[in-house]
Amino acid sequence: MDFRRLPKIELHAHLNGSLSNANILELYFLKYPKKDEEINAKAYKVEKNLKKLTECFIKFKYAHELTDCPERLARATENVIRDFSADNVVYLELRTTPRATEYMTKEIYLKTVCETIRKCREIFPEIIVKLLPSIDRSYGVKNASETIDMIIEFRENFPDVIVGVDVSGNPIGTEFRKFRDCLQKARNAGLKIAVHCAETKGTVDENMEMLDFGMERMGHGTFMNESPETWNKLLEKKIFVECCISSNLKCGTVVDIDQHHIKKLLDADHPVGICTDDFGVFDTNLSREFEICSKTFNLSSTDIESIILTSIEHSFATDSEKSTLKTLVSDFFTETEQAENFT
Ligand SMILES: CNc1ncnc2c1ncn2[C@@H]1O[C@H](COP(=O)(O)O)[C@@H](O)[C@H]1O
Ligand SMILES: [Zn+2]
Repeated sequence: MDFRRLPKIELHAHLNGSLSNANILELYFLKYPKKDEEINAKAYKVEKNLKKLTECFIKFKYAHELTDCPERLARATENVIRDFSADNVVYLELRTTPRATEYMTKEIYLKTVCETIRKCREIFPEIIVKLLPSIDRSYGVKNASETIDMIIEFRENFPDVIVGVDVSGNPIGTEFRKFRDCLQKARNAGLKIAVHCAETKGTVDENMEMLDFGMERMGHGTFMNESPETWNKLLEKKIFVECCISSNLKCGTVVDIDQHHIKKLLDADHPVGICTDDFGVFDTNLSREFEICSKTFNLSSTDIESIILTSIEHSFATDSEKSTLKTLVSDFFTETEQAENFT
């Protein structure tokens, strides 16, 4: 199967982690037009061989330094949407953490991304893009609470763009339970919730708290099977898991691809999707993630179709968008099957 031709759904992609090297270089020269030292520019390029989850949080700082004003943030967003569209992603839920910088407030950050997403509908009509503003756990509860209030307010003006909230950031050293109240506020306001869960080992209590709180979708869920209680509760609650294979391998949270939890989840007939997380940092794209997964676990074309249709079902798209996307994907598989039968 030609995975590039496959119409794909991306439900877990962080904006600043999805800057390709070309995008990073373009932003670098926009920020430092007078500096033509290639060495400096290269230093911004993302190294491919990360070893630990904590190392990748250092990498985001490079991107953050370049997306610190509305102009470059808009350019970065447009480039990321272009890259996903070029990979034949037909529906994208982008996530990003609104941050105040020397050149903009958190409000301007969010407004810039929302407006760029709208503008891109004309430039890249083949892809539908929505936004999940993120809460970075490492920024603390006060910041999270302010961000949630801002997101709720912004959704009034951007109901076609903002569909939910993501909880991410370095999980080490922060407690999920402290964020529950503000997340509940987001939920009461009708926002969908996606939470990064069980990315590191030894967080069984927190995983249980997250499952009890509930969420529409879970990012990673790598160590959910560390305890039978959390594993069974996950299956019982049927929470869709956004699986990011290269991300987990490169962060060292999954050591061997054969052992990736997506296999166990698929065997349990649990809803999962295939996602990139940070394709710039992990040097991948969604087509490649499908190819890796399909080859490793010997997935049939029916399995792949079902993974994509499940992603559509669990996306935060409107009912009419879901139905259009499902038709597009089903037609692709019918046509591919027919073409293959004739050859
Ligand atoms: C690898 N696993 C991960 N685990 C947790 N959080 C992650 C992440 N990958 C990315 N992020 C979150 O996304 C931010 C970068 O994009 P934005 O600046 O928001 O667009 C990171 O700073 C981190 O908070
Ligand atoms: Zn993530």
